[in-house]
Amino acid sequence: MKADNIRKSDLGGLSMVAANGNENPNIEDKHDVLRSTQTVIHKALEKLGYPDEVFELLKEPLRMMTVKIPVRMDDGSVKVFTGYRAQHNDAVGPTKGGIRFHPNVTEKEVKALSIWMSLKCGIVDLPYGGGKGGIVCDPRDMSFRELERLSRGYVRAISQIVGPTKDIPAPDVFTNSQIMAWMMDEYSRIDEFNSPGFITGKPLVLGGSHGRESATAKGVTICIREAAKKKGIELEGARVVVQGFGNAGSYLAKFMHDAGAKIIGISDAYGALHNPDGLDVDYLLDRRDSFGTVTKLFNNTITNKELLELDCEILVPAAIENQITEENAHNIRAGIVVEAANGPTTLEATEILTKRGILLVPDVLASAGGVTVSYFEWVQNNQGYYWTEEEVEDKLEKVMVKSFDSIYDTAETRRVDMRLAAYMVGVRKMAEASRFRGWI
Ligand SMILES: NC(=O)C1=CN([C@@H]2O[C@H](COP(=O)(O)OP(=O)(O)OC[C@H]3O[C@@H](n4cnc5c(N)ncnc54)[C@H](O)[C@@H]3O)[C@@H](O)[C@H]2O)C=CC1
Ligand SMILES: O=C(O)CCC(=O)C(=O)O
Repeated sequence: MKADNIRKSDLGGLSMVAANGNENPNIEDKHDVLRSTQTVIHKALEKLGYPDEVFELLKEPLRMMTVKIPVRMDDGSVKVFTGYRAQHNDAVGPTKGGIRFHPNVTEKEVKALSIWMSLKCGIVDLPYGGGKGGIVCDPRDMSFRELERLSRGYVRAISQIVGPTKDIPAPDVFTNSQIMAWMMDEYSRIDEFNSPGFITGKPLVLGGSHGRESATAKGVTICIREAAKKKGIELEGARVVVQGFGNAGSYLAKFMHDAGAKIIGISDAYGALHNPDGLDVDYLLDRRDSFGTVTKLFNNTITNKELLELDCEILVPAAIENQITEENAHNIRAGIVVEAANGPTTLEATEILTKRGILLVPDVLASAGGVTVSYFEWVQNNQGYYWTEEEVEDKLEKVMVKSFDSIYDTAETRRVDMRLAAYMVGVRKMAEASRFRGWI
């Protein structure tokens, strides 16, 4: 059966019936990131002429592990946390992707995040498939030692399916190099070998790579620069708004500030700051905490919703999913939206922004700098020979520019938006690898 004959029911009833069986999908269903990514994969495969079985293979992860992690809390009680690890497709190579610690982590979200990782790895041409992990927890309410016990417990729980040649985790929302270090240590104990290649985003002294901490933002900065050239926007003096002030958002604000742009708005989970004359980025960087929180220090804040609608040239969502929806897409005033976050714009909003002539650089391209330098870290760990920061930056620059160009050209020649173009580029390698392996 051809891709254009794929039944609507194969997409989980994307058009009419929600996953919960409702005829009228509620807002949560409409913003179901797994179903949205399946819709675009379906379209991409259709455009590329792949048969139905390719969609059947790629619409869900090959493997999904749910684990219970008992953790002794500091007060002596035991709390049992739920964790997930999804491995989307390992036809190309081991799976790769971050681990998220967040109270709103769900199984569906982790599945979608693993699919996005496969697409990213295809886009920047890494020898990986996509994986992703998550633990339902709020690290902001946990002590240092509780976090250590949770991180080690998670690795023990998933140890059978991960490893340097199977599935290689990394940081994501509310996880950092310290958590990667505990996880690497725990895995090394289980493996009875020092195994730096088990995980990336480690501290430099444990085999981390130069440039990994800032890599996601560096990749986004390169995409902004390339997109600005296409739109004839001068970066010097351009007004930039960044949602999220964590790993991705804070480095991004710094890089854009250093490039001469004016950062007029930033936000965190608690609110947003706005100054039309430009915020003092260095001061904010100095004052933010390890969870990317800074707005609590100020009284005159605005909301995240107001932030997204500020008048600016460049808008960078760098926090969480479903921030630009059909409700606010008409009010976005930026000329370019570059997605540092995974899944910040719904499909309806993508359509609205594209129709309005706003250039949207999608997550699977824009945020691929992180996994690219993670790959460099893994290569360095495997060969035991380490590169300078300049070498890493030079290689990242080449990868990102090439990937941006290939997706921009695909969008132009196939007359599709950048998101669909990115999916078309990203899905091809894993589809071909699955075919050569004889899976489809
Ligand atoms: N860290 C990495 O290497 C990569 C991260 N990403 C994506 O970038 C996004 C941000 O990740 P990181 O910067 O690593 O996380 P982080 O944990 O360092 O920072 C997250 C930021 O988002 C804010 N935030 C959380 N919930 C929010 C909400 N409901 N509304 C507004 N802001 C909120 C936090 O306050 C914080 O400022 C995520 O979508 C992540 O998946 C993508 C590629 C790689
Ligand atoms: O660095 C990595 O391996 C994965 C980063 C990640 O989780 C992401 O790109 O969403």
